[in-house]
Parts: sequence; C-alpha cells; structure tokens
Amino acid sequence: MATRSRAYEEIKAYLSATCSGNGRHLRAETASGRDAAAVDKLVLSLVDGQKVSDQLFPGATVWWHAHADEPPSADTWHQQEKRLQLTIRYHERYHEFVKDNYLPRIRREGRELIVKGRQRKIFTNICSVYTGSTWSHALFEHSKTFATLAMDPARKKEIMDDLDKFKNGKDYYARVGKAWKRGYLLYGPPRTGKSSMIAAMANHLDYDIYDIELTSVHSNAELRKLLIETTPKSIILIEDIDCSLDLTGARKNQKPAAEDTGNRLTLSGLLNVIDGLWSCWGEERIFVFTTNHVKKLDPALIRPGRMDKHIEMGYCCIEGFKSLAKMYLDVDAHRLFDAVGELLREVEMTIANVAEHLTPKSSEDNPDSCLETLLNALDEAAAKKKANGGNEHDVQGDEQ
Ligand SMILES: Nc1ncnc2c1ncn2[C@@H]1O[C@H](COP(=O)(O)OP(=O)(O)OP(=O)(O)O)[C@@H](O)[C@H]1O
Repeated sequence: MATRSRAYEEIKAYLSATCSGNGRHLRAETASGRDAAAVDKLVLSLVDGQKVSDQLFPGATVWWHAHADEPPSADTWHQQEKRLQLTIRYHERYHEFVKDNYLPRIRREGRELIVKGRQRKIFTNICSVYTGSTWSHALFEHSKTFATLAMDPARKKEIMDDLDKFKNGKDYYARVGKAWKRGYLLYGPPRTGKSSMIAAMANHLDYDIYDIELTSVHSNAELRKLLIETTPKSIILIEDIDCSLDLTGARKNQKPAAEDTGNRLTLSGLLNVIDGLWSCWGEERIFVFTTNHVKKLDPALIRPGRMDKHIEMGYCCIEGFKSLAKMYLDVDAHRLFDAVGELLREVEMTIANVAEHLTPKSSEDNPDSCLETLLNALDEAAAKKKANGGNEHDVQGDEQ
C-alpha cells in the first residue's frame, strides 16, 4: 500500500476535477449497517486503480481504495470504458474532521495541482464509426499572447478588458439572468492575425479551444451533440464561417421549417443551437466566428446577442508597426518611423508582411537595414497602387 504516493496526488486531482463539475461524478454516501455514520463513500470516475493510505493527523489514518465497477454492458466497447469506484475509510470518531477539514483540504490541494499542472487543449471534431461526430484533442501550445500581439495598444487593452470582464462576470450574468457566454466576431482580410488573436485570447483566459469544422458536421443534431460535450472555460471556434456552409444569403430564400429537420446542418440549425440550447446550458463559454468577408454574412448570424463584440482585424497601422519594431528590432524610435507611418496610411500591408520585412535575415542585418527593407517594400507598393489607378489591395499579394 502506497503512502503519500503519486497515486495520492492523482486522487486529489480527481477529487478536485469532480468538484469543479467538469462532468465527473462525485457522490458522498453513508454506508448502511454497523458503520453507517463512520464510512463515507466517494464514488467517481477514475482511469486507474489506486490503493493508498494517508494521515488525517499523527496517529489517525485514512485509507483510499479504488476498485473496478461493473461495466454497463458486456460488449468490448463498454469494457474499455469500465469505471472505477473510490472508497475512503476511517474510524467513525474522525467523521466530522474528515468531512469538515480533510476533504476540503484535499480538494483545495487538488485544485492547486490541477491549475499548476494543467495543460490546455485544442479539440477538433472528427467523425468516428463507433460514436459518430466526436471530439479529438491535442495539447494547445500556441505561443501567441497579447504581449506578442502587435496592435494599437488602446484596442488591445479594450479587448483584454472585455475578456476580463467576461471571465469575472459570473455574478453579473446571474444577476441579469443571462447565460454566461459571449460571442466574438473576428473579421478582416487573410493573414491579418485572426488566428493569432484567438490564440492570445485562449492564453489570456486560460481556456481550452473547441475548433468546430462545420463541413464535417452533417446535421443540426450532430452539432447539438458536439456542443453539449464542450466543457466550461472554453472558446468554441468556427473559422471562416462564410466558407464552411452556405450560411450567407441562402437563408433569405429558404423556409426555416423545412430547413431545420435535424437531417442536415443549416443556418437556422446553427442559430437555434446558439440561441436555444446555448442559453440554457452555456456556462463560461466564448463563441468566436471568423470571416474574411463580413459583408456576406447573414445579419441574423452576427447581431448583438449572438455575436456581442465585433473585432476588425485590419491591415497594419502605425501603432501595430511600432509594436512590431519593438518586438523584432528592440527599437522604440527611429528616424525612418515617420516615413513608414506615412506609407502605411497610404497602402495596405498585413502585419504578417510587415513582420517578415522586419525579421533580420542575416547576421549583418540590423534595425537600420530592416527598416529600410520595409520602407522599400512600402514604396514599391505605393508606386504599384498609383499605377493601378489607386486600387486597394494587399501589396504583397495575399489572397483575398
Ligand atoms: N498582430 C500580430 N502580431 C504579431 N504577429 C502577427 C500578428 N498578426 C499576425 N501575425 C503573424 O502573421 C501570420 C499570419 O497570422 P494569422 O495566421 O494569425 O492570420 P489569419 O488572419 O488567421 O490568417 P488566415 O485568414 O489566412 O487564416 C502569423 O505568422 C502571425 O504570427
């Protein structure tokens, strides 16, 4: 029997996970019979069996025992999902102490362990022959944070404040009787940093990401199932909403009653899920839609209440350029800044392209040479634009 082992740490983590309500089930039962008041049974899902003892305090021991539960059915599929039960035993004279001191401490320590060791995940939907649409996950390790996101500091602060207000808004949402959720629409041309912004949001909030590939979802019912399986503290992301489905103009020509049969995914299905299901089950979830073509979207999709905050991801502005110069070249001011700023007002260049020009390519490159490279590229773009009769387009030829 292990004492104060890794297993014990794991049990604490499981208890904590249970108490945070992420889908695991915790039940404290009083056993019947002679030891009725003395034995609490904590029943929850574990992935592995454990046998450990622990000290309540010097001279008083508590025993933890994990044992296999009966599988719900004999088929192999369920056997794999066999559950384990966890029982805690101690002398009845310690019951109050266990209940009021020991278990709360274990849960608190467990929560701290989880927060310390927690690695965020990114989920994507896959179609399995056994379970239909389901989530598959990988560790989320995107390095982009608000600190490394070049943009106008005032806009950055506004977005960060908005996210903080949401994250700390549990009481507010309860008070006004609204589901604790918020919708963000990120729109702008390709390569203007939409994915980077989402990564920064997830890192800032410490949320998981559920990246829904709508083209792999075949019906409204499947979408509903997927959304129900998402956990709180998550960003539910639908990228390129205008490309995923015919969610743009089609709705105007279709009869909602005929569409929303549950047999295929439709715009009204999506809206129903957001409005109906979402409002009663959504807790601490953020919905993010992205698009390169905001004007094409059906207004019903992006109205406030569904998409509460619209964030335009535009071409590089002077403030964005200044933060890139600081990040890439470690310069706060330079004689070429004004000329660059002037040209950025005139031509459209993505942050991605500005960053590329500011990246030193050899050991001989320095802030002067990188800024000159950028200035030349901007000059060239301005000349092209002039030759083009003033047509707006990304000077580096990004796809629109
Ligand atoms: N604000 C920014 N600060 C720093 N780097 C950025 C910023 N925006 C974009 N980048 C860089 O530019 C590249 C493209 O950005 P990203 O993939 O986030 O754009 P996107 O709008 O999601 O593109 P697409 O529409 O093609 O998916 C990335 O390498 C990213 O690191």
